[in-house]
Amino acid sequence: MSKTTEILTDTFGRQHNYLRISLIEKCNLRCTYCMPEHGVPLTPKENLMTSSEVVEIAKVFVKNGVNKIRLTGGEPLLRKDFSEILAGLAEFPVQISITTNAILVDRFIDDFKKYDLRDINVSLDTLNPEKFNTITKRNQFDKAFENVLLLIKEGFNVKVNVVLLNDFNENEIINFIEFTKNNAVNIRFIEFMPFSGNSWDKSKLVSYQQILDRVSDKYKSEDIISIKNEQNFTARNFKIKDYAGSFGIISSVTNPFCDVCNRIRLTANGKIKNCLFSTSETDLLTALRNGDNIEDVIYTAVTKKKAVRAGMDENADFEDLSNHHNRSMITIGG
Ligand SMILES: Nc1nc2c(ncn2[C@@H]2O[C@H](COP(=O)(O)OP(=O)(O)OP(=O)(O)O)[C@@H](O)[C@H]2O)c(=O)[nH]1
Ligand SMILES: C[S@@+](CC[C@H](N)C(=O)[O-])C[C@H]1O[C@@H](n2cnc3c(N)ncnc32)[C@H](O)[C@@H]1O
Ligand code: SF4
Ligand code: SF4
Repeated sequence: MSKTTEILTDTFGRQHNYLRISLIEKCNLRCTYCMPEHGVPLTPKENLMTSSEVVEIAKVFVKNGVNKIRLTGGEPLLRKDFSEILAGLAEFPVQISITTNAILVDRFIDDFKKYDLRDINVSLDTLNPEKFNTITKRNQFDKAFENVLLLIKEGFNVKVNVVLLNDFNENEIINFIEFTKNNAVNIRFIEFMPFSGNSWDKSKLVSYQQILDRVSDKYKSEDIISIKNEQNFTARNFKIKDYAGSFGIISSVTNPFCDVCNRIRLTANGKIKNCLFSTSETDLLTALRNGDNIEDVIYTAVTKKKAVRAGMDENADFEDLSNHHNRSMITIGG
């Protein structure tokens, strides 16, 4: 890897042009697969990135080849200075996107349009209000669902993330696909991944193959159309013939896509995570505040990236991931 390429290339030749920035550790929902039951110890405010630090750090990534930034959290729209951050990032030649639980999106439609944030991934795990209450511990289904419809109506590029859990929402797979009949959205079924405090176990996992089996039971094989993978994809996508939308499966557990990984992550307290499952982190915020050359710090972090995520070594079973020490998902941001 050499700096002269101006692209963050790791030792396996993967170029990192996609930066995921977690803006906040807090959330207005409590999804059981993400937020530990008793919450997480929150970083003191003075150790979180300020809006100008987010923009300053992003600028260095952009200079080094990042052309896509996804804002996440916690719930990114809870950040009081969200619009300020968005305005700062909009100055760069990057595609800006967001992953949100949608509860607050109606307040930000004008900002999204003003700063050309068109790609909005929304988490919605069920179409049933009671189940929504169970999984998020908040009685907010109507708000979330109305806002998904609003985003579609306003013409945003909407993907809906559905984490599937056995005996909970796996029986809604077909309902979600039927939602794509008249709505031009991409539904993504996500395999449940293990993180600190989320009580992962294999029996709750609904695998890529199980999802496809459900789809094949319902639709004729000639009506299930496979869509060519996007570059650096997370989801393998399909659509049902003549439906307005599409659906995909993110199989991070049973069939990960590390060979095409182009992602690097920044946590709200300014740590670089070079992989979703990495246990070592690089303290970029302290380096910035110390006046160090953060370009060097970023390159070193990229160089340390492993070929595949932990738990996927040649002889390991994916269950090893559940024993693997990592953060809680809420402080990583997906
Ligand atoms: N294993 C793995 N999973 C990922 C990665 N990026 C995203 N995911 C998972 O994919 C799910 C959806 O993530 P999103 O935040 O919507 O982002 P995305 O899939 O990168 O979205 P696009 O930019 O639209 O492709 C989350 O559960 C993430 O944890 C990754 O690099 N590795
Ligand atoms: C951590 S959330 C942050 C952004 C925002 N609050 C939201 O929910 O969209 C980002 C993504 O991670 C996904 N996620 C959280 N925990 C997960 C887990 N254990 N396995 C798979 N995906 C998970 C969520 O479904 C969401 O799509
Ligand atoms: S998945 Fe998103 S909405 Fe749910 S608890 Fe995690 S951060 Fe909050
Ligand atoms: S698990 Fe790590 S290396 Fe694999 S795709 Fe995700 S972030 Fe990239």
